[in-house]
Amino acid sequence: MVNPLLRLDGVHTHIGQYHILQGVNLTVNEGGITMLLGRNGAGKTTTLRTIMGLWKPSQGTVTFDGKPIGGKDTPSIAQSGIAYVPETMAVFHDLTVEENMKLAARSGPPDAARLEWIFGFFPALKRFWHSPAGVLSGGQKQMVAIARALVEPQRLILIDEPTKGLAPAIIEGMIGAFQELKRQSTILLVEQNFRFAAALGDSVAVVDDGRVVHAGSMADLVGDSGLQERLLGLSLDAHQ
Ligand SMILES: Nc1ncnc2c1ncn2[C@@H]1O[C@H](COP(=O)(O)OP(=O)(O)OP(=O)(O)O)[C@@H](O)[C@H]1O
Repeated sequence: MVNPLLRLDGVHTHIGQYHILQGVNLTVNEGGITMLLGRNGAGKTTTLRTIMGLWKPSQGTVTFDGKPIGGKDTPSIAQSGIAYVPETMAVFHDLTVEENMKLAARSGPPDAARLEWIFGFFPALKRFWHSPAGVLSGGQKQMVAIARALVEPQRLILIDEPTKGLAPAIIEGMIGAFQELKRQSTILLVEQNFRFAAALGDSVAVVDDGRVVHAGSMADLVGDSGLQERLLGLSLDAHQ
């Protein structure tokens, strides 16, 4: 049996008085993209933040690469090989793209070959290398945010809604970039855009009311419009 790279067992998270995650069970195997889908307010972002230690689980276990990480502080979790791209795009607007990338590289200057690899699927970064990140478009800023998480090799990358607010043509371009990216990284990606999720997902977990209510292959979900309707209140046809 394959050992999962990341595993959440019965994870509960409280935010103040609110009981948000109510026993999340989630498995992310090594390689490819696991999509985390669900309606608004289902608990997707809270799941990513709990994995990163930004919220502490009140119950349950989070295991990464065979070791418990639940309750550890965020810098140690990041150090263990998990990068996080929040929905709010962690980009410094006053710094150039180059400076943004340099700050993200913790163990020294960014590796030149790795930067060329990143430029291969985010060419805008090379074009705007010396420009302040604040002048870039929303899609380009999102590319900088993702590239910052990639500047050093990571075992797992958590990405929250990379397509949010982006024009359809930009989203199509992102699909190509992620197809390349997923060859080298394991990714857990929160998404609302079902077309994007369907094009890229290998596995899927659907969150509802603070629990994972469905887990399986993305292809199976894409092929079953009844299941989509029941779990997500949508069908792929309606979103094309
Ligand atoms: N800081 C907070 N204080 C109180 N409640 C919060 C806080 N953050 C999130 N919540 C609540 O937790 C629930 C889950 O939120 P979360 O952001 O995880 O959902 P989501 O599935 O990512 O939703 P969306 O797709 O709308 O981003 C929601 O009801 C939300 O209102």
